[in-house]
Amino acid sequence: MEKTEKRGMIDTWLDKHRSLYTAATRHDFVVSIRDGSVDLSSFKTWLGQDYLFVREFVPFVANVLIRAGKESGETSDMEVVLGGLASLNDEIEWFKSEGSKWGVDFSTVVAQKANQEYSRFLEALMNSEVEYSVVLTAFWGIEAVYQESFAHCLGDGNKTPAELTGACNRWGNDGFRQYCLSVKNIAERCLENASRDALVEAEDVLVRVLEHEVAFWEMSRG
Ligand SMILES: Cc1ncc(CNC=O)c(N)n1
Repeated sequence: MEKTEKRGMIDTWLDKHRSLYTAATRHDFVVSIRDGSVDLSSFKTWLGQDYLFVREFVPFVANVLIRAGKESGETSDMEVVLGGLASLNDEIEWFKSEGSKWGVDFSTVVAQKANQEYSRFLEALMNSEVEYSVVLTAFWGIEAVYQESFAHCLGDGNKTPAELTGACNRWGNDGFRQYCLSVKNIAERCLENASRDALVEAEDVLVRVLEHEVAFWEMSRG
C-alpha cells in the first residue's frame, strides 16, 4: 500500500489561504534576490530590520521552549525548540558580521512600524492564556516563511548574487527545512487535541503571521 502523509490542519489552512501564503513566500524582494535584480539598499534595510526582529524573536522562542518542557507530549519536542534557540545564537553572530560587511550599524537602526507591530504580536502570544497549540502554529509559520522564501532563492536556475547566498543558505538549507518539518509535526500533534476555539484561534494567528511577514518584506522597499 502506498504510504501517504496524513494531512493536518496546517496544510488545510494553507490551501484556504494560498494566495496570502504565496504573497509571504514569493514577495518581490525575495524574487529579486533570486533573479539577481535586488537593490542593495533594500537588502541593507531588510538586514537592519531583521536583526532587530530576531532580538525580539529570541524571548518568544524561549517562551515556546519553557512551554515545550511543560506541555508537550514528547520529550523530543523540547529538543527541537532548543535547537531553534541555539541556531538563533549563531544567527545573531551572523547578523553582526553581515552588518559590518555591508556597513549597516545596528546601533542606529530604528524599528519601523511593521517591525514594531510584529514584535507586539509576538509579545501578545507570550501571554500564558494563549494555548500552546496556537503558539506553536505561529512559531511554525514564522520559521516556514523564511525557509520557503530563501530556499526559493537557491532553487534551480537562480541568479542569486554570490554575496547574498550566505543569507539564503541560513534559512534555505536542508537542515532548516527539516527543523521546520519537526516544528510542524509538533504543532499538528497539538492541534489534533485542541478545542474548537483553539483551532479557530490558531488559524487566525497563522493568517496574521503571514500578513506580518508580507508587511515585513514590504519595508525593504524603503
Ligand atoms: C521577519 C522574520 N520572520 C522570520 C524569521 C526567521 N526566524 C528566525 O530567524 C526572521 N528572521 N525574520
